[in-house]
Amino acid sequence: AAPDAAPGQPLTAQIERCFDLRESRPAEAIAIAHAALSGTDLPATDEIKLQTCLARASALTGDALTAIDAVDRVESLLAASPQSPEFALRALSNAGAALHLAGDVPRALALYTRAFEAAEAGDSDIAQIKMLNNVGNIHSEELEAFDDAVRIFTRAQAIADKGGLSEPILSYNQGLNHLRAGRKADARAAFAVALPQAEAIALGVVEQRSRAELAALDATGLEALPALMRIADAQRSDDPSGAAVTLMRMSRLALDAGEAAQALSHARDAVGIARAGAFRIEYRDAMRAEVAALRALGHYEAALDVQQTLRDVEVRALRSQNLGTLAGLQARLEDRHSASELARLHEQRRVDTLTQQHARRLRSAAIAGLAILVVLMLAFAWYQRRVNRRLYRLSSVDSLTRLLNRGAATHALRNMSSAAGGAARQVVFLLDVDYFKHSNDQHGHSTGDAILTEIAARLGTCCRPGDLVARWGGEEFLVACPALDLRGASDVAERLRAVVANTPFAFDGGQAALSVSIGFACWPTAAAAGLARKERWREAVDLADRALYASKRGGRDAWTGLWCDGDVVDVKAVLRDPEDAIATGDITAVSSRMPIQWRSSEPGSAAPGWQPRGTAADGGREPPAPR
Ligand SMILES: Nc1nc2c(ncn2[C@@H]2O[C@H](COP(=O)(O)OP(=O)(O)OP(=O)(O)O)[C@@H](O)[C@H]2O)c(=O)[nH]1
Repeated sequence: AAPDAAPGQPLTAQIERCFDLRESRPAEAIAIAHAALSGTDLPATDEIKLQTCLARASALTGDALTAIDAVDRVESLLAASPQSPEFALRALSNAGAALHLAGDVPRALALYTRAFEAAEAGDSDIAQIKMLNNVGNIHSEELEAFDDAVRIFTRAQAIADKGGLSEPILSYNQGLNHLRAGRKADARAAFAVALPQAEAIALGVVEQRSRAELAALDATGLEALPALMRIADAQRSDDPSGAAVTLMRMSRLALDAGEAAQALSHARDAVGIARAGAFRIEYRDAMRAEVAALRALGHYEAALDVQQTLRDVEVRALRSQNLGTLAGLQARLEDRHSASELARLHEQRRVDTLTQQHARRLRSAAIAGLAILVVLMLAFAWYQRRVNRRLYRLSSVDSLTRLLNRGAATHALRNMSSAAGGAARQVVFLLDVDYFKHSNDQHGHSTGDAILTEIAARLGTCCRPGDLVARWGGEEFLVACPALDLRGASDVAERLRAVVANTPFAFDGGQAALSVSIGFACWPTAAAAGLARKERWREAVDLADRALYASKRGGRDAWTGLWCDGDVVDVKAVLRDPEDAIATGDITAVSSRMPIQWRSSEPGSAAPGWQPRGTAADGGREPPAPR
């Protein structure tokens, strides 16, 4: 049917018509609202009114999306053009009711709360009570926050009492709240308050409802059902949602009395009324009553079907409720998601940075550790070398004269490189201080030490860099030169002799004239000699010792040399009888003091008084000649 208020009618008439029809003929109200809203340059107040009407009517027809859109528009208009508290209160209250009906409970609650604030600002007790009543209902019906609901209704009641207002609806709703919470006695008390109040002000709806509730609460068995049916019938026209509630109470009573079929009948009656009136809560509760009755009857399939419908209704309600908040929810979720993603990335970056720092520190520590280790190892190697050198020096150097000792000299002789070719040979000189025992006796042992040190120094002055100068024994020295011919060897021998004999030795309290006796020999004595290559120097030392003995025999302060030119020398034979070897030309002898005294003065001995050094005392030597 065409709406009564055509677009051509004045706007105020259209608005009024919309509000008139919104409950009874919501579809028409919607058409009027759309037509009026299509006009241009609508004043904000008029558009707000039309949108609230549209919201309410749309919610009643089950068009939750249009209802929510209309409420969105109302909110943005209120924000853009602030209105008086009274106007805001009406707009918010209507918008909240529309959303409540559409099932967007949280937003309805928010709008009611704002409406309550507007009522407070406008100092309107009735409006405050109405809003608190709505808020209390939501807490009780939707949120099952029964204790909160009790507090809210009590607060509303206090405002009413203070203003001297009679509001039986508050007690009635409080009673319903107690009933939902299972507190039957409290519920009964509340309904008992509501009933006379409603009667007193002739508020038929609340009166009937309270009466029905009290009858249901007081009933035992089925006896209350006729009375309740009368109430329900009376409610059908004036208060269809109340009729649905009464029929549900009857259904419960019948079920409790074991009359499941009757219970089902009342429940279905209630479902029909609630569905027709789009009473969301009553529809939901009536279907629950129907499911209970069907179960009691054993009609499980049918119970499941109703349960499924109930579920669909609730899902639809939830969905429409969610639609309003979906965008915000989505944004919040995305926000939260991106925030957590961001936090995760931050954390990851922090962990990466820490890991890198840690790795860098570890690397630096490892490099530093390695460097320290290398330095320590180098230092240790250097220290070890120093220690070894020192040990070697200690073990190879004579502590008194600072010359190589006998062990080190032996090692050096073994490794002395071969003489150059031609007549050149490696030559070893053995030197023995003459009458040193006497010198010790005369000047003291420490002076003897000093003299030995001085002799060592003087011998060094006669040698070239590659020569070896060593302390061979107590007062014996050894000099070895790598390449000398006989003439050169004789010159060295003479220099060695002269450097000791030509300059007296000065010491505290006097001086002493000393001399050395020298014997020298060359090696290798023969290529085919049986000794290992590195041991051939020993033959030369024996021959030099033999020559030294001759120097001593000859009167000391002299040198004697044995020189092998030929290939084969029987060293032992030479040692035994040098004169014979010389006579046969096997060996050449030279001396600073001729003739050479090879033999001892004692007759009958091949080499009397002579034994190689280190084997026995030189018993054949003459007694010292004091100087
Ligand atoms: N002060 C001192 N005396 C030493 C050292 N080594 C050996 N002597 C002494 O040198 C003396 C060597 O004496 P002998 O072997 O009898 O020979 P000599 O007195 O030199 O007589 P000839 O060798 O026959 O000329 C001994 O009295 C040793 O004690 C030393 O390091 N310091």
